Amino acid sequence: MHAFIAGLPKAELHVHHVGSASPRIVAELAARHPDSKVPTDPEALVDYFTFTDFAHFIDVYLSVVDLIRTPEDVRLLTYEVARDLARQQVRYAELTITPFSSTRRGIDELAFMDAIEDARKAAEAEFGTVLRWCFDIPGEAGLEAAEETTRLATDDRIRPEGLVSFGLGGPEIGVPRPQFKPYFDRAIAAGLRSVPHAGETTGPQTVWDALTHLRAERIGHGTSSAQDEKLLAHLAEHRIALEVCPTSNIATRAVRTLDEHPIKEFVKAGVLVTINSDDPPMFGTDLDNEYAVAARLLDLDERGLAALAGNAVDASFLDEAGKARIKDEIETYTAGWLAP
Ligand SMILES: O=C(O)c1cccc(C(=O)CC[C@H]2O[C@@H](n3cnc4c(=O)[nH]cnc43)[C@H](O)[C@@H]2O)c1
Ligand SMILES: [Zn+2]
Repeated sequence: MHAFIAGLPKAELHVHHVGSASPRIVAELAARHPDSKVPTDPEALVDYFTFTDFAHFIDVYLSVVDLIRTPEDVRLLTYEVARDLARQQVRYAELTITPFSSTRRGIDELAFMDAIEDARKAAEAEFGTVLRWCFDIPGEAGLEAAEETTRLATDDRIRPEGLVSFGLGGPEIGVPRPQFKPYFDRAIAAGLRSVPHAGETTGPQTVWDALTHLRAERIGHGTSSAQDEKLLAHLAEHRIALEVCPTSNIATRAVRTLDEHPIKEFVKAGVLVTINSDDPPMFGTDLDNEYAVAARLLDLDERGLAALAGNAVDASFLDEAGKARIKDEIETYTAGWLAP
């Protein structure tokens, strides 16, 4: 099954830019910026990336954000993330980027956009992996962060060509979703799709809030949706996909064990489930491993895995021709694999 997954063409819809920095890149950036508390030794990073809870995870995450100080750091990170995705046969990825965290740390906004766009174009030309951006508001940083993120995402002189969606990340406790409605309204009016995190560390009401107030088209995590049958039925009826990230939920202690993960309930309720890696090196995983985890939890064979890969393509913001191309590739690969 591992060999099948390794060659399966895939789409990744929920993966964070800084959270995708490989141990090698984190160590390289830490060595460039020796005043940081982040270890320069990739092996010491395994301990550093062991989290006591979600708040601890965000603290560590922000210490890695602090390593990204120049447009060249941004370009290097983005290009290397694309290389890791391409290695896993990811044909298309929507990468969540938090531009506020970089601009408030002094990176010039236009230089930041140039760096990600330059890496995006190089990745497509060299690896064949198509990257698109989701700009997310770090909710805990408040309405100032919401305003700045919305400005960067909607000003035609600044917003990058690859931007397709608008998100909301960070802690949920004490950060009610409805306050972000005006910002999501502006982003949606500017043509962006709504993909907030919700129900990762709080209950199903946060998912309802994301649907009602932020007009979410997909939900980041949505784990606690399993506690509300009506919500599951609503997600299924309206084809609102969940971006499920099983290993992340264990690493941040949002869910106790993989066997207690509600992914099975989602599938049983007819919800469109997509499999994603969130912050792969920080959680000691990658997208291939998340598919292997899903295969075990859902008892899937090759056809089941191919269907799961197809869900991510269906739920993506690719155009119809792009979707058809990757779905054909998935079908051809699977048929070839299963042929006697
Ligand atoms: O950058 C700042 O100065 C800042 C100030 C206050 C709060 C924040 C944040 O909360 C940043 C959170 C950061 O975390 C990213 N992220 C990565 N993985 C996840 C996840 O599984 N769930 C929620 N957020 C996640 C998110 O994209 C934000 O960039 C920052
Ligand atoms: Zn996330």
